[in-house]
Amino acid sequence: MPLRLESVSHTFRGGRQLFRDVSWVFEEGRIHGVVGPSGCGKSTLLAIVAGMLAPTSGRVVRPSASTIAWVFQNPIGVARRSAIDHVALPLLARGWTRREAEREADELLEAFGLAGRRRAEFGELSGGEAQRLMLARGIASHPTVLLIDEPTAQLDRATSSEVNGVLGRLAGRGTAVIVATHDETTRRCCSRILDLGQPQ
Ligand SMILES: Nc1ncnc2c1ncn2[C@@H]1O[C@H](COP(=O)(O)OP(=O)(O)OP(=O)(O)O)[C@@H](O)[C@H]1O
Repeated sequence: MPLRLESVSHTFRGGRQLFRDVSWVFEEGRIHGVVGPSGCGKSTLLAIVAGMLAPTSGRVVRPSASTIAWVFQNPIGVARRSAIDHVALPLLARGWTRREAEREADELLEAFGLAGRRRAEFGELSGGEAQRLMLARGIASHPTVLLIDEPTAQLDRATSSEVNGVLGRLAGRGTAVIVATHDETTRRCCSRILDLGQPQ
């Protein structure tokens, strides 16, 4: 059973209503774009999906034992650890052996165009490489839901297109991927669009 929103509305204390009666099923294996003008509540909706914020009304129905991973606007890693370590670590934490974790991590590095950067330290990666590494790491632990907040917001056009070029590789892996974005190219990578700027 996928995670779903039932008539979710949110208003911060003293603020205007951000969105009203949003109902949505985040099917697994698909990429869901959350779009709308700046300030419409995209990041707020991600926080509600993650369970970090309770909506003012409505409810979030989560599959039992669901796990959530989050990729932030700014890639965050350990400067002196290698790219492969960043992807293998969530798998080691789940009890995989190093050999299994590195095999899976190598496949993901390949899928995200980073095979040649396997041994590079995080601090040596370009902005686009670092963000692609975050996507590979986000999906590595096979979360129920992967939240991605504005993955290209901090990147220039060329680097954004590197990231947009691999976003589609997150689909079909059994995870519901949810991307908040105002980047038109990112939007086109999504299979379903939840537009918070439109009445629900
Ligand atoms: N914790 C909070 N308390 C009060 N107001 C908040 C809080 N978090 C966000 N807001 C306000 O809610 C509105 C929506 O913020 P949010 O970051 O969800 O929008 P967004 O659509 O993601 O914006 P952007 O596209 O610019 O990132 C903004 O006006 C913001 O200032």
